[in-house]
Amino acid sequence: MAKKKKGKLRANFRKNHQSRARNNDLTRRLSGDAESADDDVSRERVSGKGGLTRKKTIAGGEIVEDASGTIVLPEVDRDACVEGRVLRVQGLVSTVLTEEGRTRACATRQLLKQLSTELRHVVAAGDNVWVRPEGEGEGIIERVEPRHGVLSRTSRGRRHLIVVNVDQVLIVVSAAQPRLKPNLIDRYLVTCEQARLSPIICITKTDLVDRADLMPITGVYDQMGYDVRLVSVVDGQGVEELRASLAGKETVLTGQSGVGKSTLLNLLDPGLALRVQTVSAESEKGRHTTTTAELYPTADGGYVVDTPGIRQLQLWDVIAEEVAGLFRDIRPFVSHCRYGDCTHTHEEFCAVKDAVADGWIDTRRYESYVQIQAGDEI
Ligand SMILES: Nc1nc2c(ncn2[C@@H]2O[C@H](COP(=O)(O)OP(=O)(O)OP(=O)(O)O)[C@@H](O)[C@H]2O)c(=O)[nH]1
Ligand SMILES: [Zn+2]
Repeated sequence: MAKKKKGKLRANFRKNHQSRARNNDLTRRLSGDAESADDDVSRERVSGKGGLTRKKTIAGGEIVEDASGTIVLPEVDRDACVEGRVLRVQGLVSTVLTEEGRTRACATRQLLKQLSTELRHVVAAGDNVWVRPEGEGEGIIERVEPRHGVLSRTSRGRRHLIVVNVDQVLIVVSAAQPRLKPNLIDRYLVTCEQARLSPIICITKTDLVDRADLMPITGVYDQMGYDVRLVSVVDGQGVEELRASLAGKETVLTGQSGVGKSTLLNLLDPGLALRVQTVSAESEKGRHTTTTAELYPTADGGYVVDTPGIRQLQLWDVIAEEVAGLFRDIRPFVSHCRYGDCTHTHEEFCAVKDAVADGWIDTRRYESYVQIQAGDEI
């Protein structure tokens, strides 16, 4: 890779990091670390699903810090509202599946919107919300509940939520057509580790290869405690087990074009109206169809999240120094390096490199690490 390009990627890594620090400052300010006389009515700590949140009551509601930052929970008239789940957000309209068993096209309450300029994305795909119904198929989102399992990216200094309240990520790669790229699995895993989402590594199209050939690769992930599945829609391998793993869970789908995501979803749940595309034979690359994150309710009570515009998760907010800690197999050795700022590449007395030489860390995984921390593309 050219030096110049690498320098630019590193600069991006830094920029993201700095903007994250700024966002934290904003969070602190808004959640009450900076005192403000008129709204300091009461403060308490509450335990939410995503961990500790700080709560502070203001006129008409409370400010809560959840996994995605700071949000406002205004008081709502519960009798006049229905609960629901945001399936997708398109511009100012959120499509909400409500407890009535129907979808409503919803606008967002003015108070939430005013705050959105500073706090960003007041409503995101996956949000649990309170809706005041309007007419047959419309409504106003009055309140957004605290979030856990947040997938986000920072761009131009602002954090954008891709989807929230996620349980797991289904990393879909194919055994062939397109060829298996373990380094890509490693990248997705880094994203999952950083977002603290549990991954399922799903290798599709196993009917196209000799399955024994996959064992050296799957064995490495198995050993690290990752959940690895071999799947084929042609002979049905692994399909039932995968269906069971997705039941009742909210699962984000990620994978290159053409690896078989849509085909798999249609088989898992024929109700999922996802379009199956044919891979162009020459390029082994398909095309993207839509652009927004969308939740698809499945027959067994779960949701599959497809993000067609960004069907591949990326290392949006990962900085170089953070990468080693996000590799499960490298992490345990890091603290034994001689130099505190060891990058585990060119330094002497590096415990990570020793562990590679001694066979404790898989060489291919180490090479993946080197590429990722250098900001190289695959
Ligand atoms: N042999 C074999 N072919 C498969 C399997 N799963 C999917 N395919 C084929 O792979 C091609 C691509 O599948 P898709 O489901 O469109 O892939 P995708 O990941 O949704 O692609 P994008 O929509 O571009 O992101 C189709 O021609 C499928 O028939 C499998 O298990 N075995
Ligand atoms: Zn080192």
